[in-house]
Amino acid sequence: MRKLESAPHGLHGQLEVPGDKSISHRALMLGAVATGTTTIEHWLPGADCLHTLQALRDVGVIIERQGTQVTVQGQGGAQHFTAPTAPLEMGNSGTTTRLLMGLLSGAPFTSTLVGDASLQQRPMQRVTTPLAELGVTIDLTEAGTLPAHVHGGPVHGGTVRLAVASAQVKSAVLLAGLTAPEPTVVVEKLPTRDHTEIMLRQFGAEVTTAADHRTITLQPHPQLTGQTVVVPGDLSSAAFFLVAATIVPNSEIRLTNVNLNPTRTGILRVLTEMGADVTVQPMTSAGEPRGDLIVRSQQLRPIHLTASEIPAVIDELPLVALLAATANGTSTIRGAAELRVKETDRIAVLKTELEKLGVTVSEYPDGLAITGRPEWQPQTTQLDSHGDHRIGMMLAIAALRSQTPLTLQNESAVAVSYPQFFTDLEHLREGS
Ligand SMILES: O=C(O)C1=C[C@@H](OP(=O)(O)O)[C@@H](O)[C@H](O)C1
Ligand SMILES: C=C(OP(=O)(O)O)C(=O)O
Repeated sequence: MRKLESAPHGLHGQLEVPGDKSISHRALMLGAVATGTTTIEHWLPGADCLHTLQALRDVGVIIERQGTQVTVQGQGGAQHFTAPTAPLEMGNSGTTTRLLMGLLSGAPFTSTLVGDASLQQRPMQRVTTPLAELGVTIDLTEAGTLPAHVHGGPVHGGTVRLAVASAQVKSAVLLAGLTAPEPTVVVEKLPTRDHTEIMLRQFGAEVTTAADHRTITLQPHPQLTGQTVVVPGDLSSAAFFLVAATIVPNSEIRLTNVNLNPTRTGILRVLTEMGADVTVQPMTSAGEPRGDLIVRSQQLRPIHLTASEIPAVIDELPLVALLAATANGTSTIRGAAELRVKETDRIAVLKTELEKLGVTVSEYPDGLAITGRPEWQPQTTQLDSHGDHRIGMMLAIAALRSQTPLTLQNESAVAVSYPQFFTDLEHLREGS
């Protein structure tokens, strides 16, 4: 259990957040199937990415890591991976699991994927159904969950229409398509984060995205060549401090070198629409856009989010709920049923934890309505991450403006995506 700090003098100073989680996973995977060496800088050493790293080592990929610098010796394709001697451990990571199902489709052996109690509850048919359309067989439990047995072998191309808006599923299909002799076409329901497409292009693949942003085509037999990947800061991690500096009075902070890929910047649009004071200073860079963010505290107005806006802010919805809890009036988040199948049922958990703070919350099957108030009246002092990293960090940010001392149970979950979160938060708290 951790005692949470308040920030009566606000947050101040400058910070570079750790590398982007989505990009860190992908750099390892593309490095593993490319020809030659890939060097990754500012890689995220979070538990999820460490599971990707270990799983790739377990199929014979040589990877060296010193802190945030990683070197991957490419195998020249999943066909050259070697069979693991034990089940591959996915830990808590949905991205590791779903992307590896795609990558391992082209390997010449069967691999078994296992995960922790949370991951074992999460739906996997969303990946196995589209991969089956490319000729891949993956066995799951009757409930459609882990453990998964991925029967690697020949993969064929084709056009796959996805039933859920998920970058993980899109990426799994594209990674499977790397060994197909025909083009692979993915049609998404809504545009989702496009880090896989950007990085495939960087490694030498021919990937085109149609004007609708939903139809992606991978040409067969790409010659992937090892690259240097400089991972930008994770906007999903920066978002905790963007929100903190907005809702804690007398704050002003600068976050440097943050990823500003437009498929991820929903939280910036939400903040702007709610009346926050955020300045974006873009940098010129090839590939993934990046820049600095400056934010000062501000009183907010409510917001109403609907389905088409959800993918670009999916992992920040716990923070949107917190912003709403401070705004003047009732906000709604709808079309976000995906929240129910993340590390926890984030809709149910947000209601439980925000109600503990004295905030009025109602639940929909696909979202929440939250009525903000300038001062909360906590009903208890004990908050709980429920083992979900993003819930734990959001609650630590909420505590910054609490008048009542609060504690957090299951705080170690933050290591999944942001091991140094509490140190970085302290840096900004002491910056005043
Ligand atoms: O592709 C990725 O790296 C991710 C995609 C998102 O999941 P879905 O694509 O399943 O929504 C997101 O929630 C997750 O944290 C990372
Ligand atoms: C949903 C998340 O990750 P994953 O699906 O990789 O477990 C997340 O980081 O919020």
